[in-house]
Amino acid sequence: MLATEETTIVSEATVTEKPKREMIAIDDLSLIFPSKDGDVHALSNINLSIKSGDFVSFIGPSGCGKTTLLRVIADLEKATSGNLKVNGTDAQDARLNRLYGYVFQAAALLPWRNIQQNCALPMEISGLSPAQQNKQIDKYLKMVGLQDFHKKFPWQLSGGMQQRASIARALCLNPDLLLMDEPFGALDEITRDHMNIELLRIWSETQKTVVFVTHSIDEAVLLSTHIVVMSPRPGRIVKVIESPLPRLKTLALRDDPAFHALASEIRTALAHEHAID
Ligand SMILES: Nc1ncnc2c1ncn2[C@@H]1O[C@H](COP(=O)(O)OP(=O)(O)OP(=O)(O)O)[C@@H](O)[C@H]1O
Repeated sequence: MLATEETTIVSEATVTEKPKREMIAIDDLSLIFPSKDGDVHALSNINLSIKSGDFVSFIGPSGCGKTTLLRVIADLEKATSGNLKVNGTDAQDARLNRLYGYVFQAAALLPWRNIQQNCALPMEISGLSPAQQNKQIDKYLKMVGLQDFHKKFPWQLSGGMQQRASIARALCLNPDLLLMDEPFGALDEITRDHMNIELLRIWSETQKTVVFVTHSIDEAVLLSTHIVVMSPRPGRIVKVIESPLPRLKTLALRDDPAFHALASEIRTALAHEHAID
C-alpha cells in the first residue's frame, strides 16, 4: 500500500541543506545524429548549470531532445560538440565512478530475479560484499515503502511498486545524482500523485540532485526547483524557470494561485515556441 501524503511529507524545518556546488555544467553543447535521411539536430547550443541538491525538470514536446540530453549527461550518448562536466569531472568518469543512478520510463526489472536480487545487481557489478549489499537493499527498500517485498518477483508487484523498486535500485549505490526519464509516465494519475510525493520525500531525505524528464506541466511544477523548457527542431533550451514555490510541496499546493501562475508561465513558454515553429 502506498503511504498517505500526511505520513510522507517531511517538514522543511527538519532539513538542513548542504552547501551547493555545481553538479552539472553544460557549455554550448550540440548533438547531431547522422542518418541516411539527413542529419537530426537533436540538441543545439545547450548551456545549463545545475547545482547540487536541486530538482531540475526538462519539459518540452515530443522529440525536443529531453531524453537525449539526459543520456548525454549519463554518457550514454556523446555530444557532437561542446563541453559537459558532471560533478567537476567528464561524463565518462562520472559514469565509470557510478556517480549517478538512472531510472527509466519502464521499471526495467529482470523478471527472473526477485526484488532483492534486482536491487543487488549494480552492487554485484561494483563488487560490494553480500553484507554491504543487504544493508543497502534493506535501507532503500524501506525508504520506498517496499520493506516486505524483498522476495517478490516483479510480476507480483503493481506498476507503481515496480517503479519504486527501480528507484531503490538506483539509490542503492548512494549516487549524488539521480537521472530520471519520465519514470511515472506509464502510471495512472492517482498512483503518479503518490509517487511524486514519495519522490519529493526521498529527495529531501537524501539531498540528492535530481534531473527529471516529464511531459506533464503539473508534475514539473509539483516537483521542481527549476524547470528547463525545451523546443524541438533543433532541440534547444528556451527558458529556465526558477520555481518560487517551497522546495517541499504537497498535493494541496495545486490549488494555490502561485502553482497556477508557474504552470501558466511554462505553458506560455511552450506555446510561444510552437507558434514560432
Ligand atoms: N539514436 C538516434 N538516432 C537518430 N535519431 C535519434 C536517436 N535518438 C533520438 N533521435 C532523434 O532525436 C530527437 C530527440 O529525441 P529524444 O528522444 O531525445 O526526444 P524527447 O524530447 O525525449 O521525446 P519524447 O518526449 O517523445 O520521449 C528526435 O527527433 C529523435 O527522433
